Amino acid sequence: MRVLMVGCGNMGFAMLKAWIESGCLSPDETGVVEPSEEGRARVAALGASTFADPPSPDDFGAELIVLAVKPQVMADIAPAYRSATARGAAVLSIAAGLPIRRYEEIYGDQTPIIRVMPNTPAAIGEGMMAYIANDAAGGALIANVRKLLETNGAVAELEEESQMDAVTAISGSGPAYVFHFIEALAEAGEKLGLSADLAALLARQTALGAAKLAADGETDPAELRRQVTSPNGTTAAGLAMMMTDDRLKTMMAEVADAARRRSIELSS
Ligand SMILES: NC(=O)C1=CN([C@@H]2O[C@H](COP(=O)(O)OP(=O)(O)OC[C@H]3O[C@@H](n4cnc5c(N)ncnc54)[C@H](OP(=O)(O)O)[C@@H]3O)[C@@H](O)[C@H]2O)C=CC1
Ligand SMILES: O=C(O)[C@@H]1CCC=N1
Repeated sequence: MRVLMVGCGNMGFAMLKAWIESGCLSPDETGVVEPSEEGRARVAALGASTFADPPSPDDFGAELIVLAVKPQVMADIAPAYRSATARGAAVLSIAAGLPIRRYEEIYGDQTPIIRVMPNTPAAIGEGMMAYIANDAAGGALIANVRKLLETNGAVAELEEESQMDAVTAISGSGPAYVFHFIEALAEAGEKLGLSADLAALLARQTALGAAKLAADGETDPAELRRQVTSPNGTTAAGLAMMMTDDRLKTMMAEVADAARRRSIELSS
């Protein structure tokens, strides 16, 4: 499948890197439109073709256009790819907020459109990729797109597009919450007198180990937590600060709701 990615910043590059490095996508069939010279250079290092401006379908015959620019500039940028969709190219968008009908307004509702919410661990095959497609997207296209997404991590098809704002708030933005937790745990270690390097190592490795224990889903995270918590021990003392009045749960609900509300705002 010939793929043209439009915008290859933090998220687009994370996805593209796994597509090419896994061998799922050949660099020969990959093009990237990216205004930044630095951005083009790192894509060229993967062996893909790069363009500063949209190539004509004769210059690069895309079968899939991947829209990976910011939602705020999508309306200005996406129409330049109408000639590609008129020749049969499908569209995959990773932009937060923007519903499929926005793309149908630009390309027509006969154009196959797939909306994906990725996250940055996609670069190392540990991402969470949630998608939904319009009626024009056929089974063969979806199967090919799923193959690409599976190189990025776990893949889930949503039942309804209305789930996408909540998905964005949880898994799209979620890595940032976890990174901030790691920052906070490391800073807490420094406040207890540890060196910055040691505190950062303890925080990173603890998050990694805990995530791996929780990852297979076989043991409930609440049970994993109980396994660490000796009666009247150190963990119980620490957790009391987090759990009294459901302090952390209340905060996470507020965090996720703020992100979901912003996703809804971006749609308009
Ligand atoms: N970052 C994340 O974790 C996630 C992001 N997303 C979505 O991914 C999309 C991209 O976000 P992100 O990667 O963070 O943003 P970035 O700003 O890192 O990437 C966007 C890229 O698009 C480039 N660009 C700007 N104008 C054009 C143009 N006319 N043609 C082609 N490329 C252009 C930008 O170049 P320049 O910098 O030179 O302007 C930049 O490299 C957004 O829609 C976001 O909602 C979804 C899930 C997670
Ligand atoms: O912050 C954002 O808007 C994007 C979407 C999800 C993660 N990053």
